[in-house]
Amino acid sequence: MQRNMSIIGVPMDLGQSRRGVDMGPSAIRYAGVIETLENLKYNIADLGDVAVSRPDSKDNLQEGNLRNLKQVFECNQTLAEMVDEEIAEKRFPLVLGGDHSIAIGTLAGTAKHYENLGVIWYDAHGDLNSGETSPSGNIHGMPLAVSLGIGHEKLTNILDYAPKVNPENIVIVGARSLDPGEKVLIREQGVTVYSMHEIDRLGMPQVMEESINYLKRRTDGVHLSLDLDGLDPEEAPGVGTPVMGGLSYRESHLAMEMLSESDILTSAEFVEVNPILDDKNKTASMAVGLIGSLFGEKLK
Ligand SMILES: NC(=[NH2+])NCCC[C@H](N)C(=O)O
Ligand SMILES: [Mn+2]
Ligand SMILES: [Mn+2]
Repeated sequence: MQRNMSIIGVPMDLGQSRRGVDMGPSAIRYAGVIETLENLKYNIADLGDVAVSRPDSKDNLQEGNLRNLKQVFECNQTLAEMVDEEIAEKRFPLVLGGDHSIAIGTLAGTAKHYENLGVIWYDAHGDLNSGETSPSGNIHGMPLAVSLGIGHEKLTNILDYAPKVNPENIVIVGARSLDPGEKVLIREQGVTVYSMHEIDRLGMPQVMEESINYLKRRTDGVHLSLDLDGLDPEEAPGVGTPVMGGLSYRESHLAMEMLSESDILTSAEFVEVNPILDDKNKTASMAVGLIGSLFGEKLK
């Protein structure tokens, strides 16, 4: 793995309706992310936070059932340009959210650099909605669809190309809350999903082994997009859209360790930490623990 790493904070909370996830990057920094990575001998450049503009009004559903479209677009445009530049300079981008709408910008900046980018989407949700299928109008429920070229053109066309990702290069891990439109898309497009059902049946070791081997065969780079709500809310309470019956702390560490050993990752993001809903920064600390395992921390 690339030893030079750039950290980009994205204090975005406009892709959903609960405030507080904009404080995620600070909470993850306070929990010691830089120190953890420096101890693992990475050269870290903390690029600070991307600017996020304020919403126009409180309930801001804009054209096509999209909340805060303009602000979410602008922030993702900037993020995409930054990620693009870091990868061009051979630095590993580690993006800290913020709500999951920021994956739109991360993927736009990343996918440019690969013929066949793979994506591991570690999440309770599929985030495969569009304005038409979304029950909420929240753009954080849409980024994976946007990366497939499905959704508002302003979002799908960031950095002037679409789609960003081939659906067959996507593996979702931890899903347990999928909307009807998302299930249709998964079937039609051939997205691989390890829902909690498969994880319970096969166990995390097999799920990760299969995912890693599958992506290794067909991709030339892999992005990890980890939504903390993939974990069980008993263990990671500081998230805006908790869903019970999630992945444990231990399963998640194992997944990160297996990814680390496989050495397939070329970029990563950790999203949806909401300090207001958290319990003494527990969820942010969990994110830092997972980041440690992902980048090579060993128990012995
Ligand atoms: N990144 C997330 N936490 N997404 C939650 C999405 C929830 C729901 N599927 C929606 O579209 O509104
Ligand atoms: Mn989620
Ligand atoms: Mn998500």
